[in-house]
Amino acid sequence: MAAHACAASRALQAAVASRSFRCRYHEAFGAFPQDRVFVPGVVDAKGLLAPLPADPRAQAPVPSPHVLVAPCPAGHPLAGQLRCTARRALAPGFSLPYAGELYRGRSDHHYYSSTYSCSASGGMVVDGLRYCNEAAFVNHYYGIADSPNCRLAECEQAKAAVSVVSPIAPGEELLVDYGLEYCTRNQVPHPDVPAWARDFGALARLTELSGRLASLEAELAGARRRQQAACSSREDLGLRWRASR
Ligand SMILES: C[S@@+](CC[C@H](N)C(=O)[O-])C[C@H]1O[C@@H](n2cnc3c(N)ncnc32)[C@H](O)[C@@H]1O
Repeated sequence: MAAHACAASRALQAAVASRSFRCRYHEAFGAFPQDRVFVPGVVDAKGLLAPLPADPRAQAPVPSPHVLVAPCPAGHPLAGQLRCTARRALAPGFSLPYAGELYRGRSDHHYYSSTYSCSASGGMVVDGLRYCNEAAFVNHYYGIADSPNCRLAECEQAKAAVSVVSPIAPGEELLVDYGLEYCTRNQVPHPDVPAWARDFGALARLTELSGRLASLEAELAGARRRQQAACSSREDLGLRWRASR
């Protein structure tokens, strides 16, 4: 039985890695990226902290009775993308676990995604890029509402969670403040990003230019060193030539 579950986990991992995985959440509920595995809690792709789930193609995923993943409607600033809405009234204090792959922290930085990763308790990170639940589709409030109705919270049991801070009506979108660091890194507008830095195109060009400037400076320094070395060997040669006469 355990060996069978292990083989199923490996088959699932291989299907996810090859992008051949098709999620049944999409068939059942209408909106969920088809190549993502729906999981209700954290999983660990390396098998270090938590086991991978059974293949959800064999066992259909059970969505949250509290929230739903839905397309952003026409006229929404993020139309064409997904969002997370309430299925029922949610009161402050309600917490939705942020499910995904669990990474130990900064040392695993190169493994997890920039857009779907969320800081978790104990310095860990939960990434919803390949394995996630509805929480991965909670958008950043700015440009959508005046203030967030939820916040990202550390949570011992689920490692990370979306926690409701003001009452949410059925059908209403859950929104958090992604924070300055996330927004700057992913070019998402944030009210605390200074006006000059909100031109992300200009910022990207500036970053590229300063990179090119740094490599030109390095090249110039190398050329100077080579020139100095050539000068001193010429001086050496001159001294030796004079000494030999
Ligand atoms: C965790 S995902 C949220 C779900 C996303 N809407 C989707 O369909 O997958 C985060 C990404 O959504 C987009 N996003 C979320 N909130 C936004 C906002 N207020 N303004 C602009 N982009 C936003 C950004 O591309 C961001 O990197």
